[in-house]
Amino acid sequence: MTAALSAEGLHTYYGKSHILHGVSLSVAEGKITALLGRNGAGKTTTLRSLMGLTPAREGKITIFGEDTTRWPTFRVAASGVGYVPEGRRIFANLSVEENLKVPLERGGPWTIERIYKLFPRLEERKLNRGRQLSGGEQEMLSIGRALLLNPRLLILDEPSQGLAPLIVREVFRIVQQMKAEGISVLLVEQNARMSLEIADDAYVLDDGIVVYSGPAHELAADEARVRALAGASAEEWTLT
Ligand SMILES: Nc1ncnc2c1ncn2[C@@H]1O[C@H](COP(=O)(O)OP(=O)(O)OP(=O)(O)O)[C@@H](O)[C@H]1O
Repeated sequence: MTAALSAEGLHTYYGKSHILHGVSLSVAEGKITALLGRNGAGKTTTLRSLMGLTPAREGKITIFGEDTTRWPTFRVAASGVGYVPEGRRIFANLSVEENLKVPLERGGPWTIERIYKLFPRLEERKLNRGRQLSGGEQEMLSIGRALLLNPRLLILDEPSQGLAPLIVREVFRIVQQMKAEGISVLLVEQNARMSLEIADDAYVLDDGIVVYSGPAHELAADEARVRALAGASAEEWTLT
């Protein structure tokens, strides 16, 4: 099967702190890949390395067959990678509609009208400023903005963080819809149970090392293993 993305042996540092110790992973085209792990395991750092925000010092990154290892972030994004960072990073002082006008359109099926169809709530709030939105609305805006790049690969960093359970379901439904649209997805999550339900493949990181890679359903069937590998709490399988 073709890989949308593959990373081999990434070593990433913040100054002298060695955070990723040879991380390898692959996102199959048209599939959802979950990247799990407890707080501080290195998930965000992995995504930042893939996007060229914190470039890896060693290793190789291939996205849709191109070696992007040394590419600056804008070039990675322009090649069709939509990145929704942790904490959403929308423009607080711009309206919803202005936020959606920020990305450079790459051309393709996603337009602002289509984003409003997908998230009717955003259309209702289109004149409101970013800071007036709820967490769920901000997440939708952040996903909508990434979709306007017409990505072939969507990278989401903890989209469910801080959201009410009902809204979390909605966000996961949207992620599944992205897959149905043919978009490959790399999903970093604290919510192990729900992400394993919708993912095809899964990785677990611990201390900058991949400690599980395999089918998501295999891991989902073994709650004790998820807890052992990723520190998920018994109740919600929320990683701690
Ligand atoms: N800017 C930074 N400078 C120095 N160390 C950092 C920086 N950002 C993260 N770290 C450290 O790198 C390690 C990995 O952090 P990272 O954010 O990648 O983990 P994570 O798995 O995404 O966790 P979380 O769920 O908390 O976001 C942690 O030990 C963290 O303290």
